Amino acid sequence: MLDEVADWLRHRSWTAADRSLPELLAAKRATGHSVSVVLPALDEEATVGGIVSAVRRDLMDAVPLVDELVVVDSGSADGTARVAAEAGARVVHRDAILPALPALPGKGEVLWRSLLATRGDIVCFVDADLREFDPAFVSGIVGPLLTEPGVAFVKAMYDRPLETADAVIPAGGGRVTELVARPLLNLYWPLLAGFVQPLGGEYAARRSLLERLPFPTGYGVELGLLVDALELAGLDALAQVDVGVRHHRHQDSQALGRMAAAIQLTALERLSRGNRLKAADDLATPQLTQFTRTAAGFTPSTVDLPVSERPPIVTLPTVTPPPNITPTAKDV
Ligand SMILES: O=c1ccn([C@@H]2O[C@H](COP(=O)(O)OP(=O)(O)O)[C@@H](O)[C@H]2O)c(=O)[nH]1
Ligand SMILES: O=C(O)[C@@H](COP(=O)(O)O)O[C@H]1O[C@H](CO)[C@@H](O)[C@H](O)[C@H]1O
Repeated sequence: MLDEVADWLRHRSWTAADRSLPELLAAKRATGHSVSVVLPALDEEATVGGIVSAVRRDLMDAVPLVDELVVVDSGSADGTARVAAEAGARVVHRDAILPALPALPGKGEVLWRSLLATRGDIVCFVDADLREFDPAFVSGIVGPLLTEPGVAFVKAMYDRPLETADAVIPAGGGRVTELVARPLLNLYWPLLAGFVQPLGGEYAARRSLLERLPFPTGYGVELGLLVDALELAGLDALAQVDVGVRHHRHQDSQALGRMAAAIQLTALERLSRGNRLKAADDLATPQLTQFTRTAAGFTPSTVDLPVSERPPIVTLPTVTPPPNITPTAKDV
């Protein structure tokens, strides 16, 4: 792990409990910042209402932390829009935002358009497929943007159990994160190796930054925004907050394969731009930093990656075969 990342983990990695709600409300009054929460939603009628109700109840009606709660309907065929509206969200259909520009399918398209349908100085994205949603997901990641003027982009970090009808595998979730995104970031953007959940769908940022970033229209949006935020704002403007455990719907392997391909395309596009940020020159020893939850929080462990390769045998200089050893009398 780079020294810069180890230092970053010490001063830009928090827990939601580090900032109390009264402290956040005082900071919001002092800064005058407004806060928008955006849920991108495609066929999420089963879960969107619970998330909207919890944000409205705890962060709008009980205290004025959130000023605007918007569900952007990504073209749902179910009752997502009705359920979200009944729960208290303002619902905007993707096609009603910038109608002169025909919408493309994908999550990133919806997040990009949401900037044109909201007004908050701080924009907080929350997936609409979360279960057992805790409003601390929102207050936790919005917190640093209210109290740390130097921070512009905050990712949630959390445990991600893989929960299917048949079993629950602790820490089994985030499959594309662990198998695709984390290795990519460690190899090509090692300054981002400290992010526990680089693909997590819950993150908050200053509008002034988001409006200067390109949005990959599909599932590459999280990786693209993180890499480009690093490029534009620098590592010290990025942060992460531990908000506990994330329970969400899990897609099948075929769907995650398509997601992984989109994410790799997003990375390759940035690598081709020469956007390979490394704190030092090319790493002498490429490494991979992974995280496990311990009593102390998310604990990193770093391994060196094998880079050696042996040449084709045919390229070896002629090797004199070992002399046939004739067994002597004593050997038999
Ligand atoms: O074309 C899309 C794909 C996804 N989503 C939403 O983006 C969030 C994350 O998508 P998904 O749950 O499919 O990703 P996963 O969490 O499985 O990686 C969810 O609220 C989806 O409803 C969307 O609005 N439009
Ligand atoms: O992190 C991941 O590996 C994927 C898949 O998670 P699971 O293996 O289904 O828990 O989920 C995330 O990735 C998407 C692409 O960035 C985000 O849009 C989702 O919000 C996030 O859940």
